[in-house]
Amino acid sequence: MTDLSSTSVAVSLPSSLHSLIEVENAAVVLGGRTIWQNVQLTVQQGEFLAILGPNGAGKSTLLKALLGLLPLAAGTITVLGHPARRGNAAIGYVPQRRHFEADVHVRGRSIVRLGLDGGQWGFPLPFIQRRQARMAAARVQEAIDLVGATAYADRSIGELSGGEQQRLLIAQALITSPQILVLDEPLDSLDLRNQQGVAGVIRQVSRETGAAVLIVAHDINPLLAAVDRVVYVAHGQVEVGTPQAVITTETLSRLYNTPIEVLRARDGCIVVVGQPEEEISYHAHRAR
Ligand SMILES: Nc1ncnc2c1ncn2[C@@H]1O[C@H](COP(=O)(O)OP(=O)(O)OP(=O)(O)O)[C@@H](O)[C@H]1O
Repeated sequence: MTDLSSTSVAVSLPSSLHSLIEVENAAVVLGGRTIWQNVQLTVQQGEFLAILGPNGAGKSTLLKALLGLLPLAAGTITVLGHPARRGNAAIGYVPQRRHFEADVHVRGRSIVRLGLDGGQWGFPLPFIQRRQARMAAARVQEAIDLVGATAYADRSIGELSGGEQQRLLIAQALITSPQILVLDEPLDSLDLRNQQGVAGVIRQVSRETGAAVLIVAHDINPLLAAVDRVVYVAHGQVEVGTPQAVITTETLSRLYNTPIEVLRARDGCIVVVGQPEEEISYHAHRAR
């Protein structure tokens, strides 16, 4: 059951940063195939990490391993000092490709509230139920405020735009005050303005709550203003570092095992040429 003793969604920041996630020499094998191996990754409080790479490289697999949904073939993953485990309330998760059709007539606010153990909270005594309900409502409102969704939270989720739905799903993931926020392609199918808007909301939430963010994306473009490090997954290898260190001709050519050229424009934009998946992709890079 969710602890509602505090109505605050925010996570207090300690005086010094500490590791929330430690991945040591991890490997995952699915269907007899090694998806990735030798993964080393440490995630600090408040960090914003983008997980990049071509289709099928193993980005979602990495998130699932962090969530304890997949066994490791080798190595360890430690989350907040304990082995990664299923159902960890310290992790808020926005899964891939969740979209509500127009005929879904559930208020946005109700969708957010489902984050409180799927609405399973409550006690048998009426006066405690009322108190719990008030606290839950306050928690829901705080999460809605955090993502800037107050104006449309009482409308049917099915009639909201993709960006509005995405903000409410992020609010749902924030409801348990997670110390880690994990999002699988939350910018997928949004237009550029909404991609930047949702990315900005996630960055803002991370700053306000101290939550670490791991976000899977195909396009680094709308994220580079916010991102601290990238986790690049390709051909069974995982490279971790700042965008300036990882999105380079040398590193991407090595990861893809084919010549890749990374060009940097005077305005800070990065252009990547020659990725097998797509011939040219643009990575806008803004100095941070
Ligand atoms: N249960 C499974 N059994 C066998 N192979 C699997 C299983 N689940 C996933 N895979 C394979 O593992 C690989 C990595 O999948 P994953 O979903 O992590 O890729 P991804 O990088 O997130 O891709 P995308 O960008 O297309 O979402 C894919 O080749 C996929 O087919």
